[in-house]
Amino acid sequence: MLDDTRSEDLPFPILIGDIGGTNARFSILADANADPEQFPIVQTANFPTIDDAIRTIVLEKSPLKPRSAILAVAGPIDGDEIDLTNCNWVVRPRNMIQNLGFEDVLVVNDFEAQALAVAALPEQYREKLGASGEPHLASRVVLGPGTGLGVAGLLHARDTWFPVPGEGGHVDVGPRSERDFQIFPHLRRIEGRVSAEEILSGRGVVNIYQAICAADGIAPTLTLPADVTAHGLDGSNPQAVETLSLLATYLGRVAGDMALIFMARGGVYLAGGISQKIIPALKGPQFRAAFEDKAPHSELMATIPTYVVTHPQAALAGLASFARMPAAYGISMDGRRWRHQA
Ligand SMILES: Nc1ncnc2c1ncn2[C@@H]1O[C@H](COP(=O)(O)OP(=O)(O)OP(=O)(O)O)[C@@H](O)[C@H]1O
Repeated sequence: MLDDTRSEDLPFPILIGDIGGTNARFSILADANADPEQFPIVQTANFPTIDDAIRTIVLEKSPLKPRSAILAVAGPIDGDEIDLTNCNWVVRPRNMIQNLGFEDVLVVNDFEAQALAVAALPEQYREKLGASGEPHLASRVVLGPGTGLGVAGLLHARDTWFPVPGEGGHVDVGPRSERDFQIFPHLRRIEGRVSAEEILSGRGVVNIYQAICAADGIAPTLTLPADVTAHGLDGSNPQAVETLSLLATYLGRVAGDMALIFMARGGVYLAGGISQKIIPALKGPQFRAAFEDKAPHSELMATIPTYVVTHPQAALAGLASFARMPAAYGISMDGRRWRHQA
C-alpha cells in the first residue's frame, strides 16, 4: 500500500490537519478554489487516537467526504507508524485509509507546513520588525519558539518554493556581551551545552529568567513562561523585563545566523506560540540590533526584512496553498505518501 511514486495530485476534497503536541486543527478543502471549511480546535488529550478525533470532529459533522488527507505532524516521519512528539497519538496512514475512507494520505513535518505558510503569507498576516526594505523574491527562513524551537528554510529556485525542515533549533548559542558572560554560566544546559532551544522556547524563557536571578543573587518568584513575559511586558518585575530584552536579543542572534546560512534575502519569519505574544518586545531595538550584528555582513543583514507571522492558523493556511497548487512547491512525497490500492 505504501507508494513512493510522485505522480498525480491528491484528490479533492482534501482534509488538512496541523497536529501539534497540545492542539490539533483541521479543515477541508472542497476543491482548489474553495475557501477551507474550518472545524473547532481539538485538544489532543481529549481523544484517545487521531482517528477518533477526525471521525468525531470532522467526518461526523461535515457533509463533505474527504478523499485524501494532508497532515502536518511534530515528529519524525519514518515509517508506517508515526509517533508524535509531546502527545500520545500515533499516526497510522494505512489504518486511516482502511477505516476512515481516504484514498490518499500525505504526512509532512510541522515546520515544513510553517514554511509553506510563509511562502504564501498575505501581508495582513505579518507584522514587520525593524525598518529594512521589502523582501526580495528569494529564500526565506521561518523560526518558531513554542514548546520547542522549530526552524525551516524555504529555498526559492526554478519558480518553486522548496521547504527545508531541519533541526536548526538545536544549534549552539554562545555568550557575546559582558552581561551574557555573567548569565550564561547559570543557564540550564543539555549535555553540557546551551542549545538555541534551551533559551528560545517556553522553558527557555524560564531558563533565562532563573539565570538572571541567579547571576544577581535574587530569589526567583515566577515559574510559568507566560507569567515571565507578562511581567516583562508590563514592566512590573525587573528580572522579567531583562528576560524579555535578552530573549529578543538571543532570538535576533539566532534568526540572523539562520538568515546567513540560507542567504534569506526574502526575509526571516517568526512563527510559533510565543512570538505573537511578545511583539512589543520584539519591536524594541534589541532584536534587530542582534540580527544585524553579523560582521562582516552587517550591511547585508540590514537589508533583510524580519516579520512576526500573525496568522492564527498559519500551518493550515500553508497546507491549503500546497493542496491547491502542489506543483508550485518542492515537497518530496517519498516514504510519506500512502495510497489505497484497489
Ligand atoms: N505568553 C506567553 N509567553 C511565553 N511563553 C508562552 C506564552 N504562552 C505560551 N507560552 C509557552 O509556549 C509554549 C507553547 O507554544 P506553542 O503554542 O507554539 O505550542 P506548540 O508547541 O506549537 O504546540 P501546539 O501546536 O500543540 O499548540 C509553551 O511552552 C508555553 O508555556
